[in-house]
Amino acid sequence: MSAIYSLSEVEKHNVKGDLWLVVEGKVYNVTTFAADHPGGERAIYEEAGKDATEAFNDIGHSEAAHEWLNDYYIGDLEGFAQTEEKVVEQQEELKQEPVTQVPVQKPKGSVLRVILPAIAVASILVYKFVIAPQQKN
Ligand code: HEM
Repeated sequence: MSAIYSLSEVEKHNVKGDLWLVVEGKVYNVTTFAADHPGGERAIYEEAGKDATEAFNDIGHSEAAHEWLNDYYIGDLEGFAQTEEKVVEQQEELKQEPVTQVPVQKPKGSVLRVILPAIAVASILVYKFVIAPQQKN
């Protein structure tokens, strides 16, 4: 299990030679990193001992920057929970799209299927009772 630090504990490490900060609920000891920060050491000093999540995210740090963070991870911030916003987001993703109703299609040619046999029957009747009797005469 990783170490848990309160924010007041993190706040004690706010000097150049002992520098912690928090990003998204994780505590980082970036003492050795500050001087190498591509964005300059001042940016790191300004966030020393603080929750730097907003500052870190506002810059739009690259994927690589997020990976660099892992090297300095020392533990988790006490009482940190996922924000409600994130939980709702995840729940939304789990919801399934409603199934769209496919309209029931009428079988094609249903009218012809009735009319054609009717014409055939009518033709037979006309022949049998009208034309055939006339031919006998
Ligand atoms: C402590 C963890 C931090 C790490 C590991 C980190 C890492 C990096 C890296 C790798 C870059 C180069 C550009 C990139 O890949 O995104 C960068 C640039 C930068 N960082 Fe950070 N950073 C950290 C914290 C901060 C904080 C707290 C600030 C506060 C404002 C900050 C401000 C900047 C700025 C202004 C740049 C320059 C952006 C640019 O050149 O466009 N960084 N950082």
